[in-house]
Amino acid sequence: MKATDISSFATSQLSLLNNELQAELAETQLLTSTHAPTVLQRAGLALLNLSVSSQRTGLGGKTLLELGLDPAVGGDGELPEHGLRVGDICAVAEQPKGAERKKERESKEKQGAEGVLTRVQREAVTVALDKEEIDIPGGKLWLVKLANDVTYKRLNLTMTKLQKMQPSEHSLLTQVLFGQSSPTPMSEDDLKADLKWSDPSLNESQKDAIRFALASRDIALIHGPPGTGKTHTLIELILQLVSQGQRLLVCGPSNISVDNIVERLSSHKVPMVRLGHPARLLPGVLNHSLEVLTKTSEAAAIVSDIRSEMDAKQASIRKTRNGREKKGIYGEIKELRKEFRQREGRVVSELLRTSKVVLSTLHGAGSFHLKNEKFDAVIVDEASQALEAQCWIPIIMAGGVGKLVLAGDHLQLPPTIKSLNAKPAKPAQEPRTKKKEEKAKIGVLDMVDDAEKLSLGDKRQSRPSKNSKEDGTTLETTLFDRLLNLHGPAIKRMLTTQYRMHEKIMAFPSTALYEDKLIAAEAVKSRLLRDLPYEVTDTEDTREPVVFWDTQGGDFPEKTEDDTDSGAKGKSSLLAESKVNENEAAIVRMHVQSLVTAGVKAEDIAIVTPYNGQLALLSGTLKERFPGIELGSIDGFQGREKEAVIVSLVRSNPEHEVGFLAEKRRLNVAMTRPKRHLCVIGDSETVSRGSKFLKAWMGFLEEMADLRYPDLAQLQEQVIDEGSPPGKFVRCAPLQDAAVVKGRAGKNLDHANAG
Ligand SMILES: Nc1ncnc2c1ncn2[C@@H]1O[C@H](COP(=O)(O)OP(=O)(O)OP(=O)(O)O)[C@@H](O)[C@H]1O
Repeated sequence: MKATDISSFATSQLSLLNNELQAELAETQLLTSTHAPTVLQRAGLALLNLSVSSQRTGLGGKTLLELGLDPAVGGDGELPEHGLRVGDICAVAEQPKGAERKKERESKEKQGAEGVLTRVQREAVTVALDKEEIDIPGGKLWLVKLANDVTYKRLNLTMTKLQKMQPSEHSLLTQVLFGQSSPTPMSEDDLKADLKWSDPSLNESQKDAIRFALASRDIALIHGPPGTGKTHTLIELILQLVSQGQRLLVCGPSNISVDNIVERLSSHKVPMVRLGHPARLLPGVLNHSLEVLTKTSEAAAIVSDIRSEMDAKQASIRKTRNGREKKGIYGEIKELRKEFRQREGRVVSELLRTSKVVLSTLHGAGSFHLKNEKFDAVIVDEASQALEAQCWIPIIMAGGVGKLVLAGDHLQLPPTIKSLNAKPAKPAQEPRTKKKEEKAKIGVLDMVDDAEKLSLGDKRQSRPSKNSKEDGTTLETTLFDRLLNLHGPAIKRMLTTQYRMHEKIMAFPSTALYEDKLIAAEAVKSRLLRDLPYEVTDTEDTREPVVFWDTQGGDFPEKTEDDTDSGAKGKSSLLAESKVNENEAAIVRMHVQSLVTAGVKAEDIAIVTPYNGQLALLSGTLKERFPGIELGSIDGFQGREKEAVIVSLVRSNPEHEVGFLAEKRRLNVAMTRPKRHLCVIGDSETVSRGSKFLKAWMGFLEEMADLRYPDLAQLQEQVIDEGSPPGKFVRCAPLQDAAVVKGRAGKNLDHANAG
């Protein structure tokens, strides 16, 4: 264990965070100044042809502008696909005309208004404007995303506090977190304690992890590989801690991670409150939100009295013509507002005081509401998805916490860091975790207040950069990782039974990453697509848990986006450098078609790929042909699962370059999403040269998967649409078995193709 100097750690974090902020500012500025609005819209960063559909006053007296497509534009009124999310900072301005020069456009932008997106629906977005009174121009408007420094400001504040702390102010927990003290040894009795479980179905590894976290005096890590019930375990841990009389602050990097816990806790009648803007919360958790409780709890009556008095005064103003009288009423309202705020403050404090569990995002834990609150323990879910500085917000801001429990999986992807890359890339699909579909359906998208905000598909590429300091500190090193390195595996417990994957799908990640410890739960270990609870025909695909289409041999070459005609026109650096593999895309379509023909529902199938270029290519035809199918970047699919997942690896080149595939945590995410069927499409010759891990994976697939070699000639014959550009497959037709050459041994494709 090597102790770290706390102040210098904070100093280097501050400098890394500043690089990150500069990268964000530079990127947004570069994007908005060098690209036409139409290009920005295509990249998901702007919306054009809008007009105001309603305007009202919202929380804190802010003007809420609801913007929808201008009726003159026609169409079904649905906004085009975009990557704008609640919490984004945006500008609303008069839309520049096509031929308008940059200067004129900039002057219009200056006259526009800035605000925060508070609601995102299919047909409209709502912006809370920063200024109370603004003049919205009458013509068509556009909305463009601006750089957001709110997150950085809070991270900065937190690290500055840590930096300035005197050694005497460091709590025991802080000392342990920096290796200046060892974790307090746990009592054997505690580790074996016979507890009364509220959920009797917990498995042994889950119970063990809970006992361990309860016995810990300072830190405990719960390592939850994919599908092992990490959140499930945390719920029981929270209930146990509460029953011991402890008060908890429970956080996650995203709103969805927090809502997930609130929902599961709500049936247990624990006094709890969820901090955060109601627009960002799932409807099911609203009843626990501070905002709603302040209006509905018993104590809230004293606030509502005064609110109605204020409303009455407001109404009387409108009836009064006399200026002096008006002024008098304004004065009274001002007094009432003061009183209102004080009473509201008291209600909030009372609600917080009586809550045994307070839940918020890591960012939200910096809220002024928690300034004087004390907690016995902080629990962080999805901790390996959070920047270390984010984890310090609840630790520092929420008073001298005794114990910290982190749950996560450091073998899946860490948060994305922008300063790793100089060049901008197209935003990935909306990263959706578990409940995100639900939010999307109801139009409430997740807030972008923290790690998620940094998540931009292709960006996560490992390049040497400003992102690391000489002392080895990087932003990408999560607290979870750092603590494991600092104190070793004795501070963690791993959950080992997984409830997602067929055992054959689980086999490789278990061996290669999880010390062979994963066990597939009885209910899932042999589930196949043909056993789905609806009619699915037994075919060579629906009875196979793992299929590998090996494209080796050079007939399935990758291309850089720049070389393709798909993105050439109007294409900007937004998609540049991304890779596509058109022939591989044809196999994807063929495989989807054969699953669907067998009866598998499109909504039970997902396609993931590390490259946005490939994603764009695939989305074009598949979404239309198979409504309900999901396509996403691997990074965006973390936390999700599907019955069938097709992974398009894209890379195939004589140089054996593997780019993003070199990151084994990314591959781990990709291969652990499916429940019943994993189909990998890739060039084993290129991929296996990328790393030891990739070599082992290709070896495993060749040995254990249902190995298939695609027959290019036949594939083209079947899927090329007449008149479409050569090399582009736009129509998807089912391939007959003859086109599929199956084999296990042969590396010789000529031989295989001859079949
Ligand atoms: N002891 C258990 N018995 C039966 N099912 C369980 C058990 N623990 C977890 N599960 C189930 O496993 C699934 C995954 O659980 P949960 O969502 O808590 O996992 P997670 O580890 O947080 O997920 P992720 O892999 O996405 O991080 C859920 O459907 C849950 O009901």
